[in-house]
Amino acid sequence: MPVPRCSGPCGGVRPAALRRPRTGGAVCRSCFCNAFEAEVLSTLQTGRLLPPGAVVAVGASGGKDSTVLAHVLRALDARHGLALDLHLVAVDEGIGGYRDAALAAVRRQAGRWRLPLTVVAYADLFGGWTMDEVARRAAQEPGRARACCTFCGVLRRRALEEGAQRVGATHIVTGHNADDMAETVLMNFLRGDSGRLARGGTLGSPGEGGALPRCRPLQFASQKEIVLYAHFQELDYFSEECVYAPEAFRGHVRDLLKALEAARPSVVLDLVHSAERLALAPAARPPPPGACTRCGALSSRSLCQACALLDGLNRGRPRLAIGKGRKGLGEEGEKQSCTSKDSSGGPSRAGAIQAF
Ligand SMILES: Nc1ncnc2c1ncn2[C@@H]1O[C@H](COP(=O)(O)OP(=O)(O)OP(=O)(O)O)[C@@H](O)[C@H]1O
Repeated sequence: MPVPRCSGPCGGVRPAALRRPRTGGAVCRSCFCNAFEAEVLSTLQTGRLLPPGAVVAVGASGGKDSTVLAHVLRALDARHGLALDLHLVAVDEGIGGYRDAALAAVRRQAGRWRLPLTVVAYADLFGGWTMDEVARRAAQEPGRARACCTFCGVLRRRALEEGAQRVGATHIVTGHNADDMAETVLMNFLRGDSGRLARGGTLGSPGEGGALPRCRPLQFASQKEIVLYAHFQELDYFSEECVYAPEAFRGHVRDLLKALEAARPSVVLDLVHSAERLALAPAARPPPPGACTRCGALSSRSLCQACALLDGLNRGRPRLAIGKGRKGLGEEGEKQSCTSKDSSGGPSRAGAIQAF
């Protein structure tokens, strides 16, 4: 079959290199990358996510999403004069055989892009607890092993905030993509978590209670397109799965979403957009949050999630922190790590590419 010409803005000067998952159009590499970047710019501008002069902490995991995010922000900053001061902030959760290799990728990126890098470690921030220690402790509690992602996600959120504050950031950005967001919407539905469901549709959080504003500029970019973009830009990233990922409920939700996507390709973006339009009925709204009595972070209980988890761990009773009755501490409240990498339907990187 002859390779079609590009149907993008180049006007067919070049042969098409792929069929865009998002639109189905046959486009060349250059038109695809330009369109991808323009869509991220539109997300930034429409949501007024990063004002000129913003000091931006990019949550850098070394994975494809945050790698693409940092690369695109650099490119947009240079091309459109966004006046962003970009910093990479990486969290070392202390996951042997996983995070060390991912951090090595982040260090290479920081060197190549000449971006300042700050690494914050759970062990330093949380009284010696590493994720491996937490997992060992959780494994002693029947049925608790799969709660690792809950612990990790809650603590990572806190650690990223700490790292960002250290570099004087005014904003935090993370690489959550449309697939991540759709999974989260579905998970919240399945758990009946209406509060999170109503909050989850926004492009980020405004930064209440002293916390920095957070946003997700790749929220409307599909995983497939992110993998394609990384491939065409020849980005160096880490694509192994977290050792604790197989335990996570999110994996089942992801499988369900893949099955739905096969029947209805627009299902991922449909879910993301439907979440944007959800609002809680006044009677269902939780009371306004106050401050954690221990660390001062915004919290709807006397102890915030991170302090409650650490409290439970330090008392040798992790069940206290994550058991039933503590609504809001469901597994992987937001999209946290512990993901199957490149679950775009095929093997990592080029394996997911629909190239001609
Ligand atoms: N260890 C970490 N240090 C800093 N930021 C992190 C870390 N882990 C996750 N993040 C941030 O949270 C986002 C979502 O992470 P998660 O691992 O859940 O998803 P992912 O789809 O695998 O993303 P990525 O491909 O960037 O690893 C990442 O894109 C990144 O911005």
